[in-house]
Formats: sequence, structure tokens, C-alpha cells
Amino acid sequence: MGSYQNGVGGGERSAPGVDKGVDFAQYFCTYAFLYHQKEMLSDRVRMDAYYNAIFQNKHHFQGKAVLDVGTGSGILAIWSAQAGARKVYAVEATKMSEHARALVKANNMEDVVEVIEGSMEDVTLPEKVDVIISEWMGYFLLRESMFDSVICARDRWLKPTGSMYPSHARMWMAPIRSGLAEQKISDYEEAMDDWYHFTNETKTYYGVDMSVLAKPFSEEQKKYYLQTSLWNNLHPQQVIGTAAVVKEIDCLTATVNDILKLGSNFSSSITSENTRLCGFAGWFDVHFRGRSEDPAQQEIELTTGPSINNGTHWGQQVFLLHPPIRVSEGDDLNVSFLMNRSEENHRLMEVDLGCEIKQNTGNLLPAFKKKFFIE
Ligand SMILES: C[S@@+](CC[C@H](N)C(=O)[O-])C[C@H]1O[C@@H](n2cnc3c(N)ncnc32)[C@H](O)[C@@H]1O
Repeated sequence: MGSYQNGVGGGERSAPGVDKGVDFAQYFCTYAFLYHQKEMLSDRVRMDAYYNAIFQNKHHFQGKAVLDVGTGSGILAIWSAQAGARKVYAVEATKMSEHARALVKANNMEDVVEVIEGSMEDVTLPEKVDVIISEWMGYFLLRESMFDSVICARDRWLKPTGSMYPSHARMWMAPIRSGLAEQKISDYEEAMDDWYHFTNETKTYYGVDMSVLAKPFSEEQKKYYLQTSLWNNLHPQQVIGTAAVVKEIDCLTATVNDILKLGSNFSSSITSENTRLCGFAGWFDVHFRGRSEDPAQQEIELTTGPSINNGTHWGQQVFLLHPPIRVSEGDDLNVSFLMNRSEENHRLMEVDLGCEIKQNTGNLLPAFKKKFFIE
């Protein structure tokens, strides 16, 4: 795109140690597919929140320059234009930009919305913007590490008086009960059985004897499987204790250092009678509040917590304990939570969870510590 410096080569703004080619193959490739964008477009909780945030706060958009970081199908850029923006820069790293361009054209917004194919880190805009809008959130908020790109865009392109959409984010954790622990163990056992039968019984599989691989998964494989967090949409009744905020982010001021490694100790009181602590669930919410000197007229919240409705495509991340621990109303949990990026893939996370349980009788149960992977 004429005056813009695009894509390849200008790696100095990428996260340290990240090979762009590998990152593109592992992360961006899925976003180039319409079916993946559809998953997001059909998440009504997500769509309603962004729609309301824009159209109930038109004063932030009317006559303004807007930057949409990671425009995907172009939906947020088109809404910004419909709300009255003077100019919208819609940046997308993948070939989804072609679909976005088509959507912009079909909605007669070509004079306002300019779709730019390229990495946000490498794109140059002709002006600073009044609003940065982006849907950058991954599982448990930070998986995918896309917020780094939003921070980079903000530091380069947001006017000092500009607003972030969303403006704030919070990560939550709460103790849960469920049949998930058993389900995961039996899933594992089934997978193991399946593998055994498949390899043992298919001695000539397309001309190859597979039986030498007919052996149980190693302890290491089993441990890894049980350490991987689970995606789930929990019912609120599965939350058995008070939920706690483990991280708050002000999108206007947060730095990459604030989110590279984060941790918090929190306490939670069990609120259910005589139940089993099967693990912890993590989720997030984001808020559209504008900035304190130029607040939103209507503050909008997008939450991904346990819900009686269908929830969101983000669901919750569940960190399972095995075996579960019997707890009762009034027991106090002292939880330590630490989240780091995976060394192998900066878009995935590792979590260290520790917990001490003080029973309502005053008795202290043995503390436990466990490592998890968010994949
Ligand atoms: C979660 S999707 C959101 C898509 C769209 N904004 C929406 O709300 O439906 C994130 C999009 O950002 C793009 N993206 C992620 N990091 C980017 C970067 N650094 N530069 C440009 N696009 C990026 C992805 O390819 C993907 O299409």
C-alpha cells in the first residue's frame, strides 16, 4: 500500500527472540481463514459489547481518526466508520485483509476505511489517531500475546489525548467443583486404550506393522496431559468460593514488562457446603470506559466469566487438581498464582499455582503446588 512500510524485514519492534516466519506459521495462519473469523463474529456477547461500546459512545468516534489493530474481517473498522469516524486505518497481518477490503467496499465505506495489510509493528500511518480499537484478547486474556502489538501501536500512533477501546482489563480466578477432573482422567485413559488397541490390532496398517508402538503412554506424557489447562464454559454454580482479581491492566499505560510475567497471591473463602475442590478457573473481563479526562458516556463491560447462558468463545481456562480435595463452607484458601510466557512459544503461557487450605475448624491441610500449560 503506497505510503505504508509493510510486513517483512522490519523486525526491531517484534517481541525479543521471536522469529517472524515461525510466528506467522504458528499463530497468524489460522486468522487467515474465514471459519476462524466466523467463530468470533458469531460470539454474540463479544459482538454486542463492541457494538454497544462504539455506538453508545459515538462522541469518541465522530470526526475522529481511528486505528483498528488486527481488523480481521473489518467489522470493528466498519462500525467505527458508521459511528462517524473521519478516517479508519484497519491493519491486518494476514490475507484476511482482502476479505476486509471487500466488506468495506460492499458497505460503501471505502472513503473512510483504509485496509492495510501488514504487521502493526511495521506499518507507518500518515497521522496520529484519536482512538485505538482492537479485539486482542486470548484465552485467559493474555494467551496469544497480541496485546504487545496494541501497546506498540499505542506508543507510536495514539495522540496524547486519545482513547483505548477497550480501556481496561482484569483477570479473575476462583475455586471450582466439577466432574472435570474425573472426565480428564478418563479421557486420558480412553485415549491411552484407544492408542493401544489401534496400534496392537493394526499389524498391517497400510502395509506397516504398528504393534511396536502398542505401549502405554509414558509417565511424562501423562503428566503433561494432566498439566494442560482445559477450555470450559462453566455454570456459575460450579464456582465454590469467592472470585479474586489476579491482574488489572490499564490499556492506556500498561507496558509489555507488566504482562511478560505476572503473579499475585490471593485468598478465597469457600462458599459451598461440603464439596470437592477440583481446581481453579481463570477468566477475564474488559471495560470500555474511555480515559478519565474524556470518559465514555456509557461504560460497557465484556465478561467471559461462568454464565448461565452460552458464555463466550473464550470460555474459562480450568486448572485441575488431581485428586480433588474435600472442602466446606468457611474454609480459607491462600493461593499463589504466577504466569509466564512459554520459552518455546511466546504466545503460549505457563502457570504456577500453589494453595494452602485452612479449614473452618482451624486445621491446616498440606499445601500443594502445581505447574500448568495454557496451550
Ligand atoms: C481476535 S482477531 C479480531 C478480528 C476483528 N478485529 C474482530 O473483532 O472480529 C485478531 C486479528 O488481529 C490480527 N493480528 C494479530 N496481531 C497482529 C499484528 N501484530 N498486526 C496486524 N494484525 C494482527 C490477526 O491476524 C486477527 O485477524
